[in-house]
Amino acid sequence: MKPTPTPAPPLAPAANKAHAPAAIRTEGLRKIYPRAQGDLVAVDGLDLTVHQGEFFGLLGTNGAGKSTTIGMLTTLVAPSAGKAWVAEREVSADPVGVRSRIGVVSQANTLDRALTVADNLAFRGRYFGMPAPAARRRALELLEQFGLADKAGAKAHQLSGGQTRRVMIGRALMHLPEVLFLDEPSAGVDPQARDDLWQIIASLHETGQTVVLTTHYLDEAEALCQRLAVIDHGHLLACDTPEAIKASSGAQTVITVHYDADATPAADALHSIPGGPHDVAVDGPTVRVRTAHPDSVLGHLLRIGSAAGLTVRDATTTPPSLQTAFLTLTGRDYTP
Ligand SMILES: Nc1ncnc2c1ncn2[C@@H]1O[C@H](COP(=O)(O)OP(=O)(O)OP(=O)(O)O)[C@@H](O)[C@H]1O
Repeated sequence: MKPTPTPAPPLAPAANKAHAPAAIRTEGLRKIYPRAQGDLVAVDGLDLTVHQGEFFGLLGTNGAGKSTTIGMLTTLVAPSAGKAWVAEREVSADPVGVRSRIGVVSQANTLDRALTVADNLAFRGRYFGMPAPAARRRALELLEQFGLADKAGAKAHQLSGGQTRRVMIGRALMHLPEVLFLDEPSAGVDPQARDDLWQIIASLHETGQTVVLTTHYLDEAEALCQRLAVIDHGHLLACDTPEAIKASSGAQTVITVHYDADATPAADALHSIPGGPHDVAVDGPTVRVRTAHPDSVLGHLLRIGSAAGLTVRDATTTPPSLQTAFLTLTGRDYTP
């Protein structure tokens, strides 16, 4: 007997899209991989809501648990505990229903190398019940949309890495999925191909497509995603807009001043200012300060340096970034 889908629980309010229904919801989602040297908790009690039409990112370093999370949401990995609803179907109770409503682009090239590009797409349409002419029409439309019309008759193995990703995205969209999952879409592609992919993915979102993307690239997360879940060792560290994550994690501006001689007198003088910054590092003629008050600190550094007989050679201000937010959240540098 076919299992009855469990209805999705009520939607929790969120910072944006507060009134849109949930495209994805997880409750205590957990994955443990048994290992001889001790079980590995790859995802540890994830509670997430992604709204319809949202562009949502899972950001984390290699091994953080992003692919495992996507695997559970796309029915490829069985959760050890917790529940997930995707397109209003409970993943464990109705995996077939979920699969028919999602598109998935994995990290690996899963195109059929022996088929033409157009057939790769059209066969996917046929699999989902589209009549042959409609499947071919949609395949050609998608290839046109993604700038690949001239590749329709090429064999899949003749494509570059960036073209392969674009065709895989097109194939995942053949059946008009409610949610599109992209696992590290730009990993391993050259910068120009990455720009093209970003444009395509952003344009999909503009048409209202719900997109969930995993990435270990901070700039990709910031450029594309409306909201981010920052994951580390299977734990959810933060879930908000990139701007809010930077602000709430207390990520600070870094000011770097290069003098013409040893910067120690300037750093000492800065320390002696009441209420002045504490996070001051000196490296020869360079002083680096992390602060929430960059304008006043920079002014101090210029005045103090001049009073100490130092000439400023160069000064830079690095605003709060996801990089500095990750450092604040985890206490260690972000090394993808
Ligand atoms: N099938 C598996 N069996 C055992 N351990 C696994 C399996 N799949 C993943 N892991 C481990 O689970 C942890 C999370 O892996 P996962 O692939 O989800 O991370 P990720 O954030 O997607 O990283 P990447 O970007 O490198 O894919 C890692 O320590 C990984 O080695």
